Amino acid sequence: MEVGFLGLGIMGKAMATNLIKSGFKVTVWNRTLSKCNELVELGASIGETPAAVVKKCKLIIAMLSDPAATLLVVFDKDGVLEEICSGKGYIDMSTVDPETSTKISQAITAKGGSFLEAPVSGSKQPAEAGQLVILAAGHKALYDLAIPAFDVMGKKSFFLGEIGNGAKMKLVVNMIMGSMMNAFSEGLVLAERSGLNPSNLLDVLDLGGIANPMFRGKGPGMLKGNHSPAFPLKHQQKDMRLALALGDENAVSMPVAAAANEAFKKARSMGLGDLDFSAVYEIVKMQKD
Ligand SMILES: NC(=O)C1=CN([C@@H]2O[C@H](COP(=O)(O)OP(=O)(O)OC[C@H]3O[C@@H](n4cnc5c(N)ncnc54)[C@H](OP(=O)(O)O)[C@@H]3O)[C@@H](O)[C@H]2O)C=CC1
Ligand SMILES: O=CC(=O)O
Repeated sequence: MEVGFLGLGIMGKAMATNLIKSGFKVTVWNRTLSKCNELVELGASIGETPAAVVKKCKLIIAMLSDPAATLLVVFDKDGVLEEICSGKGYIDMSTVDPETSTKISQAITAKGGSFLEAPVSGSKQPAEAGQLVILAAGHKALYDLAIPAFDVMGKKSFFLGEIGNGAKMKLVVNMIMGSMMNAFSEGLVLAERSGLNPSNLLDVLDLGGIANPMFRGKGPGMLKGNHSPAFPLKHQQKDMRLALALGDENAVSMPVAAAANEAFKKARSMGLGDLDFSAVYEIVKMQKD
């Protein structure tokens, strides 16, 4: 089956590459079209617009930055909606809020197409290794059809029921992750300022009950000031904002997440949005005596 892929950022490039390497025929599109060239060298074709990709393919996957981008790619001129029709399935794997996903789902299904939201947990390295966790919801028949592609991109897929549930699950997970990153950053700074060696803290954490791949993977780089982007901080702040809105809607008080969001906002305002979300550590470190 010919698969269309819209969005070749950090995640999309890795996911589309794995599809091509596993034998899928893939047609790609990216807003900055030059980013398609690397994929073409691996065997992909280029679609000049999202509509052109949808016209050519029965299954189309999107991996875009945020709600604004996902809505533009569907509803704008030369967008997905112009060519979507019965017999075609659209899968949005971007992290967005349930409202955005619902809006897209309604528009796609009104034109006879089928829709699945399928955000992922796992960053650049899991995307490259085909080890993502896929959080799908929506049209079950489309989910079943997409399983061979999901099996290439991920290590486990969940079908979570109605549209919105995939988005909500992803936002809850990333709300926890963003809060953890802030607590971790504060711990590293507290260790150093109180006279401890923060590298020793990493070793101690890794042997105890709160050991986890994020602390293990990011800690040593953070101490060296290396925040080359795997998960851009601007996207983590977007996820905190969307998770807090979900908290508002459900009357769930989340003071820890709200404080973490403020730190990410401050980091963005200081120009750190394109660095990895671990760069929030630099904001905590900037505090003086
Ligand atoms: N990186 C990570 O670790 C993870 C990211 N995610 C989520 O996956 C999604 C993609 O993340 P990631 O690949 O890191 O992000 P990147 O910032 O690397 O890529 C974003 C993509 O969206 C495109 N885009 C942005 N704005 C627009 C627009 N207005 N119109 C059309 N296309 C647009 C970009 O195009 P262009 O190249 O032209 O800028 C690019 O293809 C996000 O929702 C993120 O939250 C989920 C799990 C992990
Ligand atoms: O959304 C980011 C991730 O690491 O998952």
